[in-house]
Amino acid sequence: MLVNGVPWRPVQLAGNGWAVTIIDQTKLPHAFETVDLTTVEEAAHAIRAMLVRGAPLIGATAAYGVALAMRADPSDDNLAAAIEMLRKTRPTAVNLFWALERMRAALHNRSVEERAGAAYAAAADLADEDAAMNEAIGEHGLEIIRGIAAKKPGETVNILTHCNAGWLATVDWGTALSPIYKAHDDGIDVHVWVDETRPRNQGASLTAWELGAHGVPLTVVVDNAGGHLMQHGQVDMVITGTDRTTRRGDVCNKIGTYLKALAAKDNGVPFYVALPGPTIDWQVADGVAEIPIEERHADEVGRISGRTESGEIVTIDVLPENAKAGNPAFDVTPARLVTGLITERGVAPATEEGLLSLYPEKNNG
Ligand SMILES: CSC[C@H]1O[C@H](OP(=O)(O)O)[C@H](O)[C@@H]1O
Repeated sequence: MLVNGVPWRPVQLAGNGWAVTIIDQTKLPHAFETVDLTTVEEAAHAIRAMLVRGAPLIGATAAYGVALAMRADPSDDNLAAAIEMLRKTRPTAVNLFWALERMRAALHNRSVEERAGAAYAAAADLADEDAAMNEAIGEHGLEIIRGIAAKKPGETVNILTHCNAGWLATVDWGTALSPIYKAHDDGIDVHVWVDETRPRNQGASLTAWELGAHGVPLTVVVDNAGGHLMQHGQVDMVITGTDRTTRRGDVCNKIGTYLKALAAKDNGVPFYVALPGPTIDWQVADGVAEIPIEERHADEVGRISGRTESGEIVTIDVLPENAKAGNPAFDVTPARLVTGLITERGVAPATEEGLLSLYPEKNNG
């Protein structure tokens, strides 16, 4: 996407041709800063500390992390060590594990002399494929938004989204936001309710920033406002991303997504989830029982960062001394609450049959 007229990806090859430039998302919205990663350890830290986040972007950054490792030491032992280090960064987004397996498969039979070049090429291919898949998601999701707009001619299509599943969560376009960008660019009058998404405020800090930069009308709301808005007919559809979707259509996404899906069901609001194929975990059926939910540090709940009137970035405590805080980072929305899954291959019901109709190669009988 463009940032002040300059094309950017949240992860890209640096100008020197081997380091990896990332946008430091912990600094947004108050500062646009980039970091050049030069080692696999730095790539692992960037994922763990959420300088980069979002399932597809985590996978793409890990892929480049393997390339950095191969540039330093292309041995079998270092390939295995790099993959293991990156696997341990975050447990929920399946794209991380898919990307690392893809890099292993691309490299394990290559000679040590070829490995670094092959790793950078494989990481670049994976990144370009992600961007293309997300643009295709946008085209398929656009048709849904177009259908809603047709039922309310001359009126605004109000869409609620949770967390950040925009271009900042992927290599480009985003997943949940890709149809919104396509609809806005197509001249459809869309407005987005942006859940702030406590505790890390990916909605308030990232979604609001990227939609605003693209000129998409938006209103940031607290996480608990969504049900009220739906009750009062102010939401025409909900669209979110996902970090791992099971073969039967259960959706693991940022904490709070499940509650939005319950409110949507109760109010007859369509609830769509946008995802590229690598976000589907075909080995898992029951998301609630089987998907590991990341528990992040309690300080993310107990502290909040912001900019003072003088422009200083500060972090303050928001809990009583010694108050205990819990911080599960994701929840699972059962398929029964999902209206449809918007993928790069089309839109499917949230069922195993629906997903296999789009990905027949995954049908192992
Ligand atoms: C397109 S995946 C976006 C997905 O990732 C976010 O999690 P996090 O910011 O912790 O990496 C959130 O679940 C988004 O929906």
